[in-house]
Amino acid sequence: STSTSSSSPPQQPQQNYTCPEHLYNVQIFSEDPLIIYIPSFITAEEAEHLQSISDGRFSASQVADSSGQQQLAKTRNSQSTSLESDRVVRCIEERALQFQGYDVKMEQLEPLQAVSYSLNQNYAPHTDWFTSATQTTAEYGGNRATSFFVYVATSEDIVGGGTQFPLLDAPNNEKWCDVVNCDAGWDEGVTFRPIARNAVFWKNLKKGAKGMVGDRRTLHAGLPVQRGSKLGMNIWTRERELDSKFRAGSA
Ligand SMILES: O=C(O)CCC(=O)C(=O)O
Ligand SMILES: [Fe+2]
Repeated sequence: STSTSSSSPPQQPQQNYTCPEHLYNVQIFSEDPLIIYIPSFITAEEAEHLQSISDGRFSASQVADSSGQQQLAKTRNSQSTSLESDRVVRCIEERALQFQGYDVKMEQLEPLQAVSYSLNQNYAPHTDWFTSATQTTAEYGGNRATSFFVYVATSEDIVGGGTQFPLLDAPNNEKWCDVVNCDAGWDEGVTFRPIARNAVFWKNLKKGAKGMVGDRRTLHAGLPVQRGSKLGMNIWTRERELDSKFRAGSA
């Protein structure tokens, strides 16, 4: 601003990287389970940065089996890599925490995970919360409480590659059709379109008789990329603090 008011704070010279100002324009997609749609969750510069730091670092994604062992699985043939918390990534991490209020701590955040899909790659229906106790121990901070899936970048020609929640009800209002594929049948649930820089946030857990339990309705899939390519990113927070070797900043 050009205000000359004497009450405005003196401008500090910029010594370190400053997180870009971020203005949200978010919408609740579903109240129960809680799902929030976030346009422009990351900036164009952040998207480029994520592309460059993940480039060449991908390996075949693994999936935890019922015993909690990480395995290569037929259900997923995308590529993934966890990201170091450099100053740009830190801004995204801080934004993801701030979004959730003031009670979620940096210590609850997993290293951000970039996921890359090329032609015919997909991730079959799964939940981000775990069913095996070995993946939800105290060192892991319990289960995954929340997820953001961020569409970092997509090729211009992309076909497919949406994120499908088969157990959710399709939205009533046609205004959602910009970001949700409304051509899908009613029995196919909800498919979010892969729109670069936008994100979908949801809560994985719900109240059970004995504390928080996984919410089946958060089942989702990364649909096959039928043309072009897609780079996405997972941001996951645990119920409690992760051991320092498993949390963000430790990648
Ligand atoms: O690619 C997508 O649309 C979803 C990916 C996903 O659910 C995951 O990596 O856990
Ligand atoms: Fe997922």
